[in-house]
Amino acid sequence: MKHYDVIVIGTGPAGQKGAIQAAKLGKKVAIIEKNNVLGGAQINTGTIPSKTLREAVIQLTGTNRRGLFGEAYRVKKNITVADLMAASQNVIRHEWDVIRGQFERNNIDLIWGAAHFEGPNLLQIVRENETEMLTADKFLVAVGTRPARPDNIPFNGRTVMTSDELLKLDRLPKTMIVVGGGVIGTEYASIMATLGVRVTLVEGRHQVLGFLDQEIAGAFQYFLRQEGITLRLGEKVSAIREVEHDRGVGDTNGNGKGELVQAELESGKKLHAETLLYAVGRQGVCGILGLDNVGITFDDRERLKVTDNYQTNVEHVYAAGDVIGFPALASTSMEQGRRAICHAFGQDVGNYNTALFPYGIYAVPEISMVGKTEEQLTEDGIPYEAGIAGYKELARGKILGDEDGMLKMLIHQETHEILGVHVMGTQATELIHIGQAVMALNGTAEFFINNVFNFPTLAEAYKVAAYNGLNKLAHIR
Ligand SMILES: Cc1cc2nc3c(=O)[nH]c(=O)nc-3n(C[C@H](O)[C@H](O)[C@H](O)COP(=O)(O)OP(=O)(O)OC[C@H]3O[C@@H](n4cnc5c(N)ncnc54)[C@H](O)[C@@H]3O)c2cc1C
Ligand SMILES: NC(=O)c1ccc[n+]([C@@H]2O[C@H](COP(=O)([O-])OP(=O)(O)OC[C@H]3O[C@@H](n4cnc5c(N)ncnc54)[C@H](O)[C@@H]3O)[C@@H](O)[C@H]2O)c1
Repeated sequence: MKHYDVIVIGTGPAGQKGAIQAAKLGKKVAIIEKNNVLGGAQINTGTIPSKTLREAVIQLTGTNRRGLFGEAYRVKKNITVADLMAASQNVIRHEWDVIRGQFERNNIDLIWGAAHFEGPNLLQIVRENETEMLTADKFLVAVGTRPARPDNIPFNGRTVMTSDELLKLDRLPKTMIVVGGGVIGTEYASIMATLGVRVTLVEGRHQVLGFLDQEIAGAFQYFLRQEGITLRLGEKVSAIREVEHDRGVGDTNGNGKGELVQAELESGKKLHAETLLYAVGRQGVCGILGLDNVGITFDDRERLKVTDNYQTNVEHVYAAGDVIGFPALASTSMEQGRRAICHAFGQDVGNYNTALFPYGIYAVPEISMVGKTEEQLTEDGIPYEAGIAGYKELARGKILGDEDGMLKMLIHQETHEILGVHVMGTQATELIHIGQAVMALNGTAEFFINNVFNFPTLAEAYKVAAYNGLNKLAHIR
């Protein structure tokens, strides 16, 4: 039986970075994957395919060029699912090669099969026709999550689907109901609307993306409506069913009758569309891990509780990534996996400022934030001023044809420290890291005034916002 210093379960971002970190510390490492492809949700069903789909849609529709060339501008008419999937597959294949190369170069044993614990240090790996036993001193559980699929929803992967099946659509629907105005719901709703799909988004709360700064969320909702998306906010879906219709609405066969999905809301409204995307969160997969053989328990959504060092209640078993819940991002999962392994082998990992986690929402338009929102600062009693830069004031904004974007910088009224940055528009997820770096180094708004920025850039928005905020503080308008 093979013995390892550490066995990592799952090849998603948490597992990848954990395994590589362990190898860099000179440890004997194995990583186990139950799927038939590497990379977990990050590469196969989540981050990478959705971001590639978004990029393909923006490029092929030419939506990002309409500010410059006019509303009628199109790069390709009749965009097909094949066009979009070809782009996605290309990037996914490349990412598989990158991960496999990293494992090989670092002498990490990649073992295929579904792992479960048979004892505190004993794992069984189950493959189609065989099993294998492995032992290790330490374990990193990085098994991720899957989309929530309540029993009362008639999922069929064709008209009623989760984000996993949306990537396997064989044709573009004319209409779609999206249930859930979280990150998945809003990203896909805006991507589908950009493609010309008529979307109705249903969100139980009174605002999509409840964690955003209210001003940004309000502006974002305005853009969604401009794109033709119907927002049903403060509305919950109580039942979903497949129905036949004979009104010719949404009929794909061109003959009066057809199949539709009906979503009934608690308020009594009935919505109809060709397809429905159900995106109301994700569910853990710990039930099959044999954790009772180790003495580890999980919550009702099959997620594990860990310490600040990512240790479960059993000292030699660590957990990282989506399996430990919030914030459940590829970005944070990678860092958690690395930090867990460093702790397991006594390696110091330095300061970790969770208050500076960036959020990136790859909707159309793109949104990103770091630090506090106006609402949080008000609640905490911290005096601030908001410096705002509209992309329409930036030469680069005009050149790019994006005059709707904005950057908001929240500046402490007395110290001028940066308390939060909120960006909506082209390159928002890249731009945010300038603000994050200045915040991490305790910089003030004067940094942006006293340093020269390349011209013309979108980064110049920081300078404009700093002037705007500081001028307000000096009562110069
Ligand atoms: C549509 C969508 C879009 C997203 N977009 C973004 C984004 O833009 N930015 C961002 O930061 N995050 C994004 N995320 C979130 C991101 O994908 C996840 O946070 C991340 O993949 C979690 O990483 P992980 O390593 O915890 O788990 P996963 O990526 O889920 O990987 C877990 C792996 O473990 C394997 N596994 C499970 N059980 C076993 C077992 N018993 N034995 C062996 N192997 C097992 C699974 O097969 C899987 O390969 C998105 C998610 C979705 C669904
Ligand atoms: N860009 C990114 O970083 C990115 C992109 C996609 C997904 N993700 C991650 O994927 C995970 C899952 O995302 P998600 O959007 O599925 O979950 P979520 O929990 O973020 O959002 C679910 C939303 O559905 C709403 N809801 C729940 N029940 C409802 C009902 N019956 N009717 C109407 N609305 C209802 C909730 O109020 C909530 O706003 C998150 O952890 C997210 O961080 C990240």
